[in-house]
Amino acid sequence: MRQSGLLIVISGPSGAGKGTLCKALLDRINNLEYSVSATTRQPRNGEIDGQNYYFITEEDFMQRIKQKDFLEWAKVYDNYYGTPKKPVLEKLKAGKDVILEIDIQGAMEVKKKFPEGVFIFIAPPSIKELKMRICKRGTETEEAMLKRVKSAYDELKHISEYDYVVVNDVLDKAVNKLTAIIIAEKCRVKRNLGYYFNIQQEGEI
Ligand SMILES: Nc1nc2c(ncn2[C@@H]2O[C@H](COP(=O)(O)OP(=O)(O)O)[C@@H](O)[C@H]2O)c(=O)[nH]1
Ligand SMILES: Nc1ncnc2c1ncn2[C@@H]1O[C@H](COP(=O)(O)OP(=O)(O)O)[C@@H](O)[C@H]1O
Repeated sequence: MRQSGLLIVISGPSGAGKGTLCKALLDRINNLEYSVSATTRQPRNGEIDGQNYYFITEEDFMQRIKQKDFLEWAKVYDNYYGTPKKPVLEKLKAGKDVILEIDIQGAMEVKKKFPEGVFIFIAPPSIKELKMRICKRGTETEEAMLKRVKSAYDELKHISEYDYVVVNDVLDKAVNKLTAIIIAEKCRVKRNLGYYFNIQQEGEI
């Protein structure tokens, strides 16, 4: 009996290191797949369509909302972002673990539909460090950076709605913590009922 995969939701302020951490997890953990979101935001230098995001027009995005193509969607920092539903459901059904890197509004929508998912908040060591990381990444204008930092204060108020918080101070340590969370969650009895079923099938000696 195949168990459904684990749904992992990662949120946190811009610059906290979500993308960096997800990439490290995907390199390290087998059977883990990334859910590629659709967005109306412009691609950044080096971002690849279909890999980082599906970059689509606002018109396409609205059409896809109408068609109920998204598991969830939200407007974040003036752009629309959404999780394509079909690939996530198919992967979970096939027993793959799926990681969603989405904002808090989206995470709360997913929580209503998948309360059995694991919800992890990535926090920066400090707001000062957060600003430095966004500046260093060099992807935002001054105005966009200030918007993201301002929004970080509001986002941090929602930590209690998550199951875990990982402070991304030293990268390797944060990756270890995330790996430990995922391994522990996969060992939960409620996710391993298939094991019990198989033992029963073996019958009595
Ligand atoms: N609700 C929702 N949020 C998303 C989705 N994809 C990305 N986001 C969030 O949108 C925000 C902006 O993402 P992005 O433009 O890549 O900027 P970054 O956070 O500065 O790297 C982040 O909080 C992402 O987690 C999605 O499919 N749904
Ligand atoms: N633990 C860390 N220490 C120092 N810099 C980091 C760390 N984690 C991420 N970064 C850097 O901070 C910047 C923002 O990280 P990123 O993964 O893009 O954040 P997010 O996806 O949350 O917006 C990037 O330049 C990244 O290389």
